[in-house]
Amino acid sequence: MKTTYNMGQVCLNEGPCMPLEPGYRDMGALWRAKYESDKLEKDLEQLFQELQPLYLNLHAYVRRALYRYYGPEVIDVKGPIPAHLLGNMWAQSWVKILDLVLPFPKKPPEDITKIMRSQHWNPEKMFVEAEKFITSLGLLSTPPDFWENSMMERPTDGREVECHASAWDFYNSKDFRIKKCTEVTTEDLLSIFHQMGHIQYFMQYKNLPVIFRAGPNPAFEEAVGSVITLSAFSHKHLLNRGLLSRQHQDSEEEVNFLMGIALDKIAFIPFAYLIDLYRWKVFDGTIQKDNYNLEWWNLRLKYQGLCPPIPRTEDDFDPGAKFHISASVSYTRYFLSLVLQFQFQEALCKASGHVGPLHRCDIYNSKTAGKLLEDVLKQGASKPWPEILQNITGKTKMSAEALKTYFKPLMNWLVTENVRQGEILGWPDFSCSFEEKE
Ligand SMILES: O=C(CCC(O)(O)[C@H](Cc1ccccc1)NC(=O)c1ccccc1)N[C@@H](Cc1ccccc1)C(=O)O
Ligand SMILES: [Zn+2]
Repeated sequence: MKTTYNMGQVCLNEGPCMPLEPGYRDMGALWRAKYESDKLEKDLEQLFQELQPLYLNLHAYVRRALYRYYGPEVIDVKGPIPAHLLGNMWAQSWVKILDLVLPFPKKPPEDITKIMRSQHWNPEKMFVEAEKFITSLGLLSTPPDFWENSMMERPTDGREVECHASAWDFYNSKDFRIKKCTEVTTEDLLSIFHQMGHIQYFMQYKNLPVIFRAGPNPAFEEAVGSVITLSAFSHKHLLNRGLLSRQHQDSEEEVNFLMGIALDKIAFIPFAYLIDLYRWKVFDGTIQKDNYNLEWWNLRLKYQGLCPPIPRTEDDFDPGAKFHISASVSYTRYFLSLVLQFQFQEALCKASGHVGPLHRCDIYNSKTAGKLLEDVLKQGASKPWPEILQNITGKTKMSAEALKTYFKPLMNWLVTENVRQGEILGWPDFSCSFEEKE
């Protein structure tokens, strides 16, 4: 009966027969449909190719630094990097090894986590700080219920909770919540800004028909909080908020600063790209069950230039160790958010009257920038995303130009440094053979 139901079709005198339930070919097709583009995969590939030079130069530079620290028996300067040396469970952000790869080690950046702790910050203060930034733009503040109903710390009553941070809209135009097991760290302050971006979107579109209470595509939802962190973590803003004490940055300190941001944002590019490349192939059957783990590490090698820490077999299922894969949350949204957040930042900085390098921009207190952002958020999913993108940036196309502009000073330094070291970009020694290195 189910098969009969699922295969049911209506055939008229002309035109193709129509299925009763206009089913998508597979889950990948359903996920991609949210971007309303018949050339999404081509556009993603093109953006990835455009960003490759940034990643390859960062990868080569970090590999050299790890070689200096761990030696030739661990690191092959023409090969992939062992994933467990990059300071993150998924090697998706390398910011934890900034001290190891700092371009100018004599000018280490101040440790914001240490400063937060010395100033006795607690999770609530971190949420208040994010709220202050957002309301300084003339955007909405959260209702009392938000502070009542959110879970801002891991419960101490023994309840086992899902600690991966998330923001929730209860679609009653007044109940909005964040669930996060907050620790007093820089990483968690960044994450709180990201979550508060989701909450601001919920509040801005709360009077729209429910069907429109979303971003025009999932990447817009992810970009809002992230664009705010670009200003909130600028040297200018951290100084203004008393989280840094050194007045200015000389050009070497500026390269160190940009390296810190690059270890988060540029390292993330191939990771964010490959997650759904992998899953689309699983959904459409290109990747079969008995190769799930092998194909995962093939993509991790091909796109991120990483090796697993130890040999892997099909008894392991490493993709499942990433929240979004076990929770079936699509990931293309984060790859596109990476491009969008810099396009948004460029537009908001221009609106705020910022002059000078993009990485020095802080839109804090700019009501003009806030208005530009508000006009986007208020529209929710009520218009096709190219139209909404045009409202804020003047263009209807996603472009990696703004991201490249932001990192230009670092790229100049990296290319010079890699040429000086005679680095090979990429990993022509592509084997992850473990015996050789022992
Ligand atoms: O997963 C997140 C943050 C969580 C979230 O805010 O994106 C969350 C993910 C989630 C959790 C449970 C169910 C569905 C999605 N998304 C939201 O809370 C959310 C999503 C859509 C609308 C409103 C809120 N970030 C990604 C990527 C990322 C983003 C930013 C910085 C670093 C890394 C990661 O950690 O790998
Ligand atoms: Zn998010």
